[in-house]
Amino acid sequence: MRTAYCVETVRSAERELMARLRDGALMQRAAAGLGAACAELLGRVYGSRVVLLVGSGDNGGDCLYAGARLARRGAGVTAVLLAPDRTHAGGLAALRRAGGGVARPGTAEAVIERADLVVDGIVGIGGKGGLRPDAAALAEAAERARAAVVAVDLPSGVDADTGEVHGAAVRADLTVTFGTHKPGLLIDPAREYAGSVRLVDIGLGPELPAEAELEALQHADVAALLPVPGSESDKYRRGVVGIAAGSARYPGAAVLAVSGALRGGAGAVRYVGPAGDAVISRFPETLVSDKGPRKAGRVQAWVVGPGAGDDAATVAEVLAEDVPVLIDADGLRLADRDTVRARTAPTLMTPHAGEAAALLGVAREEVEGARLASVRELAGRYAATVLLKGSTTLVADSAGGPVRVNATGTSWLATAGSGDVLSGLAGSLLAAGLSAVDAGSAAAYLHGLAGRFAADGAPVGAHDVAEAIPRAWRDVRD
Ligand SMILES: NC(=O)C1=CN([C@@H]2O[C@H](COP(=O)(O)OP(=O)(O)OC[C@H]3O[C@@H](n4cnc5c(N)ncnc54)[C@H](O)[C@@H]3O)[C@@H](O)[C@H]2O)[C@@H](O)CC1
Ligand SMILES: Nc1ncnc2c1ncn2[C@@H]1O[C@H](COP(=O)(O)OP(=O)(O)O)[C@@H](O)[C@H]1O
Ligand SMILES: [K+]
Repeated sequence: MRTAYCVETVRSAERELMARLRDGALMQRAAAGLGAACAELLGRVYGSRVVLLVGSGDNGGDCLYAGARLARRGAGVTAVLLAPDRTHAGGLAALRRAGGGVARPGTAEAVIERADLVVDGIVGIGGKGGLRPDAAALAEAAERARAAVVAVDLPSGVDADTGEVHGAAVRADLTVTFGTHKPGLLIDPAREYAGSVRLVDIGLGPELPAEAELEALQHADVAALLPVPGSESDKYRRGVVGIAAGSARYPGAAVLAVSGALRGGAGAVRYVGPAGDAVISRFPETLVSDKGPRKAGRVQAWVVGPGAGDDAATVAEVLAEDVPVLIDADGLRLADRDTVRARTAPTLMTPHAGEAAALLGVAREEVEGARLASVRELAGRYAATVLLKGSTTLVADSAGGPVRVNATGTSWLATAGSGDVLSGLAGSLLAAGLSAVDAGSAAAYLHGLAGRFAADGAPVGAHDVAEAIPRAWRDVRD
């Protein structure tokens, strides 16, 4: 499991650790990791031109000490100081001792333009709001330059706790972060600014609380969650997932939801709705019922909404069932909030940003810019688990606990119907007995991986994604 902690938590862990260490020890650990990462990226350090963008806090200090290390190995290192009179004194002295220098006023742009490597130490976890104009100008100059850009702890200008970006921010090829990931490094839009992320151990681990603010599942975590039949299993014990989806107008949504559900680990898939013929002709193993959800027979979890059109009655009927329910697509619009809030069995809602925006009564861009706040707000309003889809998918539970983030996907997944496949897959995992948070995050993980396998650099249809789910499943369990 990859975990991320908010600034306040990091600060208090750092205080605990620093109390036991000699002054400056943590910064030296950070600078050593940063210097090594920069050297690796440069390949040949000797003779390279390195420019340090140095703000007035400890982030600038890390940057200066790492610059000193590179200078000792023969790099030409120049520091651009944002606030010369408030620069980290020890770091600057170390840089000078190692042979590095400071850019003359007015030469920053020209120096950056000639650099092989730019190291961004403008601001780290002490950043407040969008970058100030002088800092923003440096971020923009770094983006224009041909140099590789390494961000110290965080790309300057991104919000460490939320992943929001207000105005200009540094675009890094690599971010070297210290002690723990910060939520902003894992959530878009900030994640995109971070490039690849390397975590440097500075000994903070034991000081961090057991429960993180954000979690990203990895292969082993997903493998431990996935249901695997044993010798005592039969189709009912494995779980039956009910799909109430599709309409005369959108029969395909039903087929795609079923295609995901068949690959999700439930023992049987039951379908109710007007697209039974389309479903059965594509997937003859589906148990098709022409009665409503209540009379369809045994079901351990329902998926309702994909392609449902305006069929509010079916949504209401499903929500009245005392089993886990996943609500997607049209179902999100048709579900009554108080009914959802009153449910005692788990509810998992799976909006994309546009659907979430409609439920929250805000613009889509607002949700895309503030994913973490949006998913938490929706979960609270509906007293449910909410999975917010997108380039980074977030899963939040109204009961609190770590928010899960998933980034296994690929932008090729932005194709009609791929969300229907996800809803079937997640519903199947719910039927197999996973909690709403686990079902949602494991499904997003598999779905993203399946999308990667299916696409492999070329456009795909949603059915290709469904067909690649078994490969993703095997990859995870290998
Ligand atoms: N305390 C320690 O021993 C350690 C600190 N670490 C480093 O220290 C950093 C935190 O240092 P600080 O607490 O000094 O804070 P930062 O250096 O992150 O930022 C504070 C400085 O940035 C300026 N600033 C804030 N918002 C700004 C904005 N929007 N535009 C422009 N400038 C802005 C402030 O005026 C202040 O001078 C971490 O990110 C990490 O890089 C690491 O070395 C680990 C150990
Ligand atoms: N840029 C992207 N990068 C990664 N995954 C994406 C991206 N855009 C969309 N996705 C994923 O693709 C799926 C699309 O779902 P959705 O928007 O509901 O599509 P539809 O309604 O057509 O089924 C979601 O799982 C979402 O997370
Ligand atoms: K930085």
